[in-house]
Amino acid sequence: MPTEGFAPAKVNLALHVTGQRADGYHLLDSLVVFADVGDRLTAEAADDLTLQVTGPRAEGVPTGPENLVLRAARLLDPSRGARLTLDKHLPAAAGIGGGSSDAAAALRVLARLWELPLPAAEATAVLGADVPVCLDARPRRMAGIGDQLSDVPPLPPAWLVLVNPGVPVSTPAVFRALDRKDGAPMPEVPACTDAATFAAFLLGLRNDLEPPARALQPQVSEVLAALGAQTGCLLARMSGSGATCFGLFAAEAPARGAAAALAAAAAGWWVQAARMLPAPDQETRATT
Ligand SMILES: C[C@](O)(CO)[C@H](O)COP(=O)(O)OP(=O)(O)OC[C@H]1O[C@@H](n2ccc(N)nc2=O)[C@H](O)[C@@H]1O
Ligand SMILES: Nc1ncnc2c1ncn2[C@@H]1O[C@H](COP(=O)(O)OP(=O)(O)OP(=O)(O)O)[C@@H](O)[C@H]1O
Repeated sequence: MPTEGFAPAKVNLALHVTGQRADGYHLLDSLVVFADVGDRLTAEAADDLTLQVTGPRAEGVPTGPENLVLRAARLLDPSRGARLTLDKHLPAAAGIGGGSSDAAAALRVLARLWELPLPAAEATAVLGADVPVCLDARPRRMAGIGDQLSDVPPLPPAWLVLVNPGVPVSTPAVFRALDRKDGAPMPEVPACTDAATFAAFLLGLRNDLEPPARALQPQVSEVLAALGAQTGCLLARMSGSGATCFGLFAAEAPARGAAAALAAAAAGWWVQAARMLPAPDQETRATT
């Protein structure tokens, strides 16, 4: 019986860069949520550890030991085998944590298959700064280099339209191009019951990686302008180090309308309307 897991897209609704460590890694303060679009991972019992990558976004994803799914498996247990299939739907190097979310899904799925405990979130940061937050995919405030996680008050129901212009953006290059690394942290996240109030709060925050990403990859600006022009878009911002941007919408119908309009206007863009996932205690759902 194969074990299956979902690797949802991670979205940084805001990302403030607040400092830099001696080893070069940046200190962040970020509000992270997840969307109900993502990759799927299947694991079956086997003697050797193998990985097959399938699906619409498989091209260019490494299949060797550098794939984060295999690195996660080796972190969990360096000696066990499994036959893994990664069905790739998220664009890679896109700021929505594709590889990190896959690694977290691999840890969840293989911990079940091999009947092992999940590692502590902080211990998974060796796989990537976004892996700890992806391990338990719920809205979180993320600080440190990505390893300090705290819960946020319940967020209102909302929809996201994710748009990637089809150009990869290198995370280290974006961090290197940052002018200032001493931004103020985010204010406390308030409890909001409706998307418009939540968007008004988010408008006072920022993604500090957006200006350097726009300079490196001007298509980010085109995507932001196109998203911001859609009816019902409450906020348009870049996620992570880009190039994927999101629009925040109060409901499914305007989000789907915007996604259809954007997909028709720009043939090479990856466009997805997705529900923002609530915390599991707000609504029963399966993340594994
Ligand atoms: C920008 C974010 O997506 C925000 O969620 C993440 O911080 C990046 O997470 P990630 O892709 O898992 O990052 P990693 O693979 O650990 O790091 C890629 C590179 O980004 C830079 N990096 C990453 C995280 C961080 N807090 N400071 C950094 O300076 C480093 O140059 C690092 O070599
Ligand atoms: N399972 C995987 N899926 C996608 N990319 C992977 C995977 N494993 C390793 N990689 C490598 O990791 C690099 C970064 O891809 P990823 O999708 O994690 O993007 P990212 O934009 O850095 O994510 P983040 O939002 O965490 O910054 C890719 O260029 C790819 O070579």
